[in-house]
Amino acid sequence: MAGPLHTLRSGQRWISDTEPELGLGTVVGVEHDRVTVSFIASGERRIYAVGNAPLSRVRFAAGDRVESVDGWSMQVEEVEEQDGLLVYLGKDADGKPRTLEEIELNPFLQFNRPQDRLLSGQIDPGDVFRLRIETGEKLARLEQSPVLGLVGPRTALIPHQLYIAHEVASRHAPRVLLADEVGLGKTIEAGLIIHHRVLTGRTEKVLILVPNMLLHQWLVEMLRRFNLRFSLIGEDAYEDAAEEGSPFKDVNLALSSLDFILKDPERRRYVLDVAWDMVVIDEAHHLEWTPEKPSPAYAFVEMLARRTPGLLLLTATPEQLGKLGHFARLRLLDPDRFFDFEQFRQEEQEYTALAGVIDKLLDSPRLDADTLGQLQHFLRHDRADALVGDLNDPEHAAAARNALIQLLLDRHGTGRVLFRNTRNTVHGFPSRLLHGRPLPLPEHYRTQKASLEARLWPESARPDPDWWRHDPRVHWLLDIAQRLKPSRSKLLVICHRQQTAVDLENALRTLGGVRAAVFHEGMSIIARDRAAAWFAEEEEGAQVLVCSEIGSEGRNFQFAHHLVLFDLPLDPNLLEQRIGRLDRIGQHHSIDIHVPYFEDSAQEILFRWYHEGLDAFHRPAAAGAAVFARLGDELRRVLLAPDTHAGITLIQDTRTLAETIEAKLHAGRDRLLELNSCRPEPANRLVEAVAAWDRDTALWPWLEAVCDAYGVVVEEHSTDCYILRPGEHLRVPKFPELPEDGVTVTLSRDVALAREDMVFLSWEHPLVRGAIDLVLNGEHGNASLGFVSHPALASGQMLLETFHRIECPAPRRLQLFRFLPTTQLRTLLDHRGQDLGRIAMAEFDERPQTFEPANVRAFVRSQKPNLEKLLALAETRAGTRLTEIVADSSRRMLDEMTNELKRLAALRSVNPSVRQEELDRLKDDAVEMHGYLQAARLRLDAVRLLITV
Ligand SMILES: Nc1ncnc2c1ncn2[C@@H]1O[C@H](COP(=O)(O)OP(=O)(O)OP(=O)(O)O)[C@@H](O)[C@H]1O
Repeated sequence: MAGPLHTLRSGQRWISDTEPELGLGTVVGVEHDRVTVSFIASGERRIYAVGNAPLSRVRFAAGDRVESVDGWSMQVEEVEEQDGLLVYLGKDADGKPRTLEEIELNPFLQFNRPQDRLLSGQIDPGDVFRLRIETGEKLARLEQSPVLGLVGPRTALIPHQLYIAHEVASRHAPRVLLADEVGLGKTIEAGLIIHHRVLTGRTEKVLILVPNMLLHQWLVEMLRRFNLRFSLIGEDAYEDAAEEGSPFKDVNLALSSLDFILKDPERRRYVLDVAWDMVVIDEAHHLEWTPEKPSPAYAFVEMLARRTPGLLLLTATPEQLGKLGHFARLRLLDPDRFFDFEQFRQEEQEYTALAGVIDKLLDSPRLDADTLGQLQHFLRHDRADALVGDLNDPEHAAAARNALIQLLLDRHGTGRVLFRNTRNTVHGFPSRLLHGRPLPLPEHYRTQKASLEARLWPESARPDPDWWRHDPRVHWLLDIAQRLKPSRSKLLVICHRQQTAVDLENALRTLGGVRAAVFHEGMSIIARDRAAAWFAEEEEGAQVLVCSEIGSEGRNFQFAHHLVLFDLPLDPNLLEQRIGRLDRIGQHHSIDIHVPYFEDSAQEILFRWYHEGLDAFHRPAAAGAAVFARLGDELRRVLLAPDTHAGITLIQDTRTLAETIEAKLHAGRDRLLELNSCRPEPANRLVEAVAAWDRDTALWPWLEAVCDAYGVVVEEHSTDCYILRPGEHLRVPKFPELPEDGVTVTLSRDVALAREDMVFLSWEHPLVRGAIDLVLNGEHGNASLGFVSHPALASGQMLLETFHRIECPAPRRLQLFRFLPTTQLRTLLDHRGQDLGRIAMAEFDERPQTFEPANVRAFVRSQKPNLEKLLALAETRAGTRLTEIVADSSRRMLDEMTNELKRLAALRSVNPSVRQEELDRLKDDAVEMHGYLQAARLRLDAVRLLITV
């Protein structure tokens, strides 16, 4: 590009070697050995002495693409010179011949390509160059990791969660019911899945719908654990955006509540108008359905489910509204597979036999005749004879066994769509200690004709607003609170009614000066979150939080381990929901459950029914919902007319029924769920793979080097913890995700879990990802000069080292990087063009030397023709490798897609739940990916001139 300064003319285009960021300059005057250059892009003007102006002439060559000031571009074919000014001849994008005078070149052209920078002598330090290369290598490694998307979240590595996240997130369209028992981490699983999908570009627009009182908890959980910034769309956001139309349309990650949306037909329409990639519905057991009369909430979710590829439904108590309710949710997920309730019930009858066959397939190398008969019976409509035949073929038996298990689970169980882990399979939960406290029934609560409500929640039936002054349970509660005060133990109190909660808080304060907060569905979201936060505060916080029944659903209170059930709910699912507030992952103590009840009353019977009949205080009662469905009416009858004998009989019947149902569930449904919901070996492999990334010590030195190169100041904080701050000489206007006043980070997962005020840095954190982009996409470090020695090379030689990157732009949803990851192609040539690629970068002994920029420029100019030849040769060499790599990527892509297609086609022939659309989509994806791969191109990413010493 450089040219002789004595031919300077107005209208010529030059760039400044010392200030290339000024852009393309235009000579606007040459007078008295002075040249004036105007840089239109930056609005600057410079006057130089002609003799030593640090300028390089911009001269494009055949093959270059140039852009006109009017925005059209052309490929140069010829360059002519007229009166000292260049004229480019070539063709535009439509193949039309064009002529462009250099004065018409776009002034905003950037000269940041490595070859331009090298040839104009813009040299970066060697360490910045090496950082760039290392960053490319790191990115390539990350992109190929099987746990990509699961490394960054601030979560403990819990096998069943990683298993589910990995299994679900890698599906084409994840549609599942996450139904782990209360507190086992469904929110975390949903977060992991969303994080994985968003990071890998497979999902962009996500809508989470949760009950009002969980909005804030979800918002915070998504941000602090997953760095996912959801927009809360409630009344406020709605009012702000209402004037401009839908508040949902411009946000990618939206969090709202179903109640809020259902209130207004316009809101429903706004939500349905958006093409969400994934919808998540928490506490999905509230969606009521019967074939004749779906609830408005169900009907709305059904419409949403039909038009959205991804759907996650979360509930800890899938059968809370009975079997029909459970079926209704499966039907939302996969209406083709679950279309007939009666058929579903019949299938359930066969779960025990099904689980037996699967266990045999898992355990024994050969099936006995009986089992084989049962297997064939199950598969009678499934056209799976070939697979069954393969069981006798040693070479194919293992694969056939796996395929058959998958088929049985999917086709005859709820395999593909339902995940449920229980405390039986996920170990390590603390024990629960029950402290039942019988109290004499006060006279004023004693009535013959009381309703069920009045018997279970007697304060509700009395007009006395000061009932708490005369209720022995309140004095007992005060006593517990006083006893726990010295040990600073927190106490969560749950009662059935909102008004009871309000009155209890008042009573605790008035009668005992206890620092208590209240939390119920009638409070605003802000007031509720404030109450929960005050309760969570360690030093100055409330000692007691009083919650109403549904006020506490889904909340995290595991920092407390004393629970008072001031009364009992009339549904085992609700009881489990209550205990689940404390019995959650993260609970480190055994849980003390305190239950007061009035002697010889309905309360005592209910207490004993739960305790002796279902054993529901000590562990989640697996059969609770089913027993309640069968004996609920009888229970109500006995409670209405409390009688010890009838009570004892009911409790015995309950125990017998619960034991029978549990044994059956254990052998049938639960076994199937267990088989499907977490396979220990792959789950442990995932844990190990993420742990290996955690142990990878390369992140910090790399990030420190980036900080150093870009002017971010680093201070040590403590082991594995640092403070990062924008320095005074920050090289970029804003370093990604780095706040003005800095941030404290940790590289340790354990520290991050304990210290939420610190950012957990991993290769997947937005700050690190932003830093990777910064290094790879900016020009910094893309041209360098180094002095090196190597035993095989004589001194005084010039070598050229190039790194080409393969560019293959394609829609992110295709995840093309699975087959063509970020790839750097290194070429090392000596000055005659001999290939020295066998010498690795690390083999050079680097000899840092300082040099004068002017000397470097002069040297590069003198070598320009040879360097251009070497650059062209390097590109040809890299091009040969590109052809091989693309062919290999295409082959791998086609192999994988064909296998997946075959698997789905085989499944579809026996399983209507696999939709044709899913197969068609796969085929289209394969064709599309092939097209993109064929269009892959090389781009020179970095170049280094080496001088041997
Ligand atoms: N992997 C994990 N690392 C750290 N904390 C976790 C992890 N999994 C779960 N937790 C914590 O355990 C608690 C329960 O998890 P979560 O809220 O996801 O459970 P859930 O199954 O959705 O509960 P519920 O049934 O009450 O809705 C939460 O406080 C959550 O932050």
